[in-house]
Formats: sequence, C-alpha cells, structure tokens
Amino acid sequence: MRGLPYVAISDPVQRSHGLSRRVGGDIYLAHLQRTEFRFRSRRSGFDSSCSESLKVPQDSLLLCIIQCLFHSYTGLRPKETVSFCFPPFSSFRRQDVLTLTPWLAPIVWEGTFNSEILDNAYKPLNLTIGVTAFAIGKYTRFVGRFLESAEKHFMKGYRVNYYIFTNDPQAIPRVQLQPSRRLSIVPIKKYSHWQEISMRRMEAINRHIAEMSHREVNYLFCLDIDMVFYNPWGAETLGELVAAIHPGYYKVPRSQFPYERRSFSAAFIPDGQGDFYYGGAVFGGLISQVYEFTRTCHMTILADKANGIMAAWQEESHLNRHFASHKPSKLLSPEYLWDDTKPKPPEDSKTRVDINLGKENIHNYNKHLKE
Ligand SMILES: CC(=O)N[C@H]1[C@@H](OP(=O)(O)OP(=O)(O)OC[C@H]2O[C@@H](n3ccc(=O)[nH]c3=O)[C@H](O)[C@@H]2O)O[C@H](CO)[C@H](O)[C@@H]1O
Ligand SMILES: [Mn+2]
Repeated sequence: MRGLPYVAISDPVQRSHGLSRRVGGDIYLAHLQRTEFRFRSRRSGFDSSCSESLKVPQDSLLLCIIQCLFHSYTGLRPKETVSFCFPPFSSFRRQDVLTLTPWLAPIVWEGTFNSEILDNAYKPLNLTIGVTAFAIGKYTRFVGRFLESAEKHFMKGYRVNYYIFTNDPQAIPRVQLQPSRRLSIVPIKKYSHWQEISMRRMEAINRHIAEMSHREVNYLFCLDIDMVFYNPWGAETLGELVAAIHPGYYKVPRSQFPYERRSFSAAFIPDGQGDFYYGGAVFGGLISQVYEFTRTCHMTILADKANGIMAAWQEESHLNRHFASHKPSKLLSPEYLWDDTKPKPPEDSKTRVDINLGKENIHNYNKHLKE
C-alpha cells in the first residue's frame, strides 16, 4: 500500500469550507490544492485540530469525490478518523458510460468503485439496511426467490431488515436468513387494481417509516418483489437519496422518455426537462430522505386522484417528477435494474438485479397477472 495517497476523513466537510464544498446530497467535493486537502468536522466547526491533511503526489488526483461517511441523522458520534488508502481515481474510471451526472452525483457502474475500501469505511458504522417489498395477491409467489437471492447478494456482511408487505401473511415462505438479518411481515390491505397496488406503495412505505422503521434502519431500499439478485449489491449503493436508471431508457433521447406529458397531472414533466428516466422498481436512501420522498410522491398521487387522473406509469411517473426537481444524490446504473429480455448491458457490466427473474420469462407472466 506504500506509495498510494493516504486519505483521512473525519466528519462531513463544512459546506462553506474553502477547500471543499457540498455539491448536493451527501456528495462532497474536495479540490486538491496541489498537494493537500482537508476534511473538517461539521460538529466541531472550524476547530483546526480535527482537520486532517494529506500529501498526494501532484500527478495523481486532481479532483476527488468523497461520499460522506457520517450522517448526522444517525446520531452516531463521528468516528475519530476513518483512514484508508485511496488508489488513484483513474483506476475507477469507466470511459464507455456516463459516471457523473451534471449535478455531480456519481452513477454507480461496475468498475467505478472498490468494495473493499467502501466496506472498510461503512462496516465500522454498524449500519442497518432496510428493504421494503410488496407481495400482494399472486405476487407472493415471487417472495421465495427474491429473499433467497438477496441473502446471497444483497448487502453481504451488513445487518439487514426485510419488510415484506402483504395481504396474505400465510403465503410468505419462511426463508432461512443469515444471522443479523431478519424478516418482518407487514400486513396490508389489497387494492383491487394492480395500478392502485403499485401506487399505494408510496403511502404504505411512508406510514411504515413513521410508525416503525425510522427506529430500526439507517438506510432503506424500496424494491419490486418480482426481481432476483444475481451479483453483489453492496455499500456502493448507499447514499442520501438513490435512484436507478431504467434499463429501457438509458440510451434513449430525453424527448422519448415516457414521462407524464399531460400538464394537468401533478407528475407532468414538460419537454426539455428531466435528466434521466428512473425505474419505479428501485429507490432508496437515508431513512429520513426516503420518508420525505415517499410523502411527496404520495401527495402528488393523491392530487391526481382528486382530479380523476392516473399518471402514465403510476407512481413511477411521480417518482420521475420528484427526481426532476429534487436531484438524487446517487444514481444506480441499469445494471441494478436489468431486464433480461433486453440485450446485455454495456461491456464490462455485470447484471446485478434482474427484473425478469431469469430464464423463466416471468416478466411476461407478470404482465399476464395484471390483466
Ligand atoms: C422495473 C420497473 O421499473 N418496474 C415498475 C413498472 O412495472 P412492473 O411491470 O415491474 O410492475 P409490477 O407488476 O412488478 O408491480 C410493481 C410491484 O407492485 C407489487 N404488486 C403489484 C401488483 C400486484 O398485484 N401485487 C403486487 O404485490 C409488487 O411488489 C410488484 O413488484 O411500473 C410500475 C408502475 O406501473 C412500477 O413503478 C414498477 O416498479
Ligand atoms: Mn416489477
């Protein structure tokens, strides 16, 4: 490890700090001033005793984007200092895909992160990661494979709470979970139309956070149940507010995104606005952020309902509307939401999650369930 630049991070850097600034969400941008940059603790203000400096060979890093490792909402005391070796950024680069949004949020692709470094930073924080997934009516059949595959690949080595929302608790299979991972079944009523079932997730998640999960988890991911994990999904996905690029639209011009285009809907996005088309099947972030996010989406869904409208892609349209004005702090590439009826993702990519449940082509079957 000798010869690599050595980085020491304490707490979130000061927004107003001269050398670094908060650029949105939990992303802090630190400009290397030739050979040195500093992180400062928000809690201890400008007390210089808590800042760390580092020496970097001049030719290695010019710009370094550090994800904030400590979150004030957790109430955790900032660790003394988390120290690790930071390989030159060039080794994390991907040339063939977009890895940074215009507002400087990272887009997580295979090859843009180092799991070992991330785990060294995140594991000591002793986090609990929550997952919500809904299994209403016939969708209970997806629970077994969802959980089994998540046990293999999702946030390995972290404490995980699964929250399965269902109208039929009896139908939920008992999957053997690893220690420090647990499953809660959340009873919920069944709406008769699939559109309503899908949209009402925002309301149910929001209520559950308020009543329960805000005390139980630090981060929450909200996922479709008709998915299977094929490859690791780890700490690289953690962020303040996280959205996933929909696999069907990452190569499509913005004018063709299936945003809600009727101006009388609360999910309306006019031509020329919006950044990416995000999937409704994956979103997440800090529990407090997911709370705000689901609250807003539920409110705009209710506004449409009051006007007798349903958005083109139900809550996915509202999610896209919200992210158009409240930019996510981190984006997951379509690798995290792949659809195996589509051509393979770009070279060097790994399909992490498949929305089609692999070979069996359940996606079409799933469509059939909706009819
Ligand atoms: C990959 C992706 O971005 N998927 C989105 C997409 O279609 P999908 O075709 O993926 O929607 P879907 O049929 O999977 O429904 C979404 C989720 O609602 C739950 N469910 C739905 C129906 C039902 O009878 N029982 C039940 O439990 C279940 O957790 C399911 O995974 O558009 C939907 C809105 O139209 C949602 O935004 C989905 O997240
Ligand atoms: Mn789905």
